[in-house]
Amino acid sequence: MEQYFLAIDQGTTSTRAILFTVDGQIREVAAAEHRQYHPQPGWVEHSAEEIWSNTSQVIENVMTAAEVELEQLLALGITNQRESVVFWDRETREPLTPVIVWQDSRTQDWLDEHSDTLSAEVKKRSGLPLTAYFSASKISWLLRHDPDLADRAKRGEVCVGTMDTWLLHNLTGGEVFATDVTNASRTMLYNLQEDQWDETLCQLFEIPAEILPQIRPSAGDFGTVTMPECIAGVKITAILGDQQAAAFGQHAVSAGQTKNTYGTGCFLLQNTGTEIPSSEHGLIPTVAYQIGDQPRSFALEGSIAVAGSALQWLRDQVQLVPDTETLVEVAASVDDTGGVYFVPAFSGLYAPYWDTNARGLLIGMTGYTTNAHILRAALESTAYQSVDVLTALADSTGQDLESIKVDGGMAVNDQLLQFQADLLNVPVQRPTVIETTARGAALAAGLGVGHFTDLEDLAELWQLDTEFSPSMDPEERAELLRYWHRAIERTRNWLG
Ligand SMILES: Nc1ncnc2c1ncn2[C@@H]1O[C@H](COP(=O)(O)OP(=O)(O)O)[C@@H](O)[C@H]1O
Ligand SMILES: O=P(O)(O)OC[C@H](O)CO
Repeated sequence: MEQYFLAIDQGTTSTRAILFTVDGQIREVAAAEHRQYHPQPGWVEHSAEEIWSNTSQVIENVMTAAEVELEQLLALGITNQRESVVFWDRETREPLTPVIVWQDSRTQDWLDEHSDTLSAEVKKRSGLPLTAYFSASKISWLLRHDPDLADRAKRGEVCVGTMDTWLLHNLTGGEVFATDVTNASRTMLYNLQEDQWDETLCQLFEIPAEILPQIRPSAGDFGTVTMPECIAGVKITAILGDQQAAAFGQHAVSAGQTKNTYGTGCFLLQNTGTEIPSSEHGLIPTVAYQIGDQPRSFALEGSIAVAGSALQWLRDQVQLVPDTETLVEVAASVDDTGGVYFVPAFSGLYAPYWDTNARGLLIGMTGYTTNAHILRAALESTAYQSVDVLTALADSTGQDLESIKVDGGMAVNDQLLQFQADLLNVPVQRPTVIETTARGAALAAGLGVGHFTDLEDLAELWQLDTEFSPSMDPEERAELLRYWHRAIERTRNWLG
């Protein structure tokens, strides 16, 4: 009887349930997209109800399609878009607010006004720069804008959490209200040294600590599923934020190993071992994973807000092309961008610039420019942004990279990965399974349930699909990057 792990990957645009064989190969996938709400400029919301109902649905769909019996399922792992938060009723589990999504920048002005009191404390305690990206100011905003919610929060009648916690509480029928260390480390309320919610930060953001979930290791006991019924009784044995899960799925689990995930945004993580890292170059210290009661493993992260979403924007809002397939074809029809640069600073610039006042820019057009040049520039912008993050990484660690493992929805694009290798002058390795986020959650669940004994068991499961070797002339590389940085400079502090 074949055995499986089930992973739920609750992402920014969709929710997937993926059934993995115990050697980390995909057996069956079911996915459902959820709506993106933009009620005001800079605001991004999801419906928690829709996310939970999609989650139940994709679980049912994957189980039906695979014709797998319940006893074949060894464990369930959850991975999720990080930082996005929602409030719900502790008893009924009815959502009380929309999900405020990580990309939402509505709280930036408030943070800027309070930066004198907040900035140093936040950096010292959570390791994070003061930006609207992380959860704390979003939770605080929801409480400040709803007095009834704030009163109920003081009485401990409500719960707040990231998507892992929302799903876990529902999957366990209200039994388990918990998150894991990786998700906690993205809230800006977690003390990185002390490995617990930070009282001072909770006070500064006026968030009662009682409404926050319990923090647990990433692989371990998260209770048992009660619904959906088709998987009732299955143990939940892993939770990881999606970028940490991708690093785990890429087996980037010991110091120096690095992955870059190209999805809606783009997120580079380098494992730094069991010491808390720091960066003077705009990268974020974050928890990479924790297996049971073993010491936590850390990473430096370079977060890029807009990657694949720039392509979606050109497709859906600018309507340059009808679908992604055409977009990829048209972008590949030209050999270069004809001097066009596209900086998709739609939510400001994240790492390594952390400039909330930057805005998007398209520059270098002439009468020769076609839609193909613009599409190609949008595709290449992800590679340029990744170079900036990797430069910051090398500056932070004093070490050059030998190679980088890549994954995510955009990593199917050979043109992008070749350009990335050329710009970085480092080999880019794509594994056979690029759904590494879900894979990481599945394999961590395998550790949590005791199917694997340690990380060594997982090393041999990673398989190379294609290695892209750098082949660009150094002078050409330098010239391309020089113009990219001139474009970046022109976006900086646009609103300031
Ligand atoms: N062939 C392709 N080339 C480049 N980008 C692509 C391609 N196919 C999909 N994408 C981009 O990949 C992104 C989706 O990646 P995915 O990892 O599924 O996203 P997420 O998990 O962040 O929701 C979309 O933004 C889409 O524009
Ligand atoms: O859902 P993704 O893949 O876009 O990832 C979102 C990140 O977790 C945000 O920090």
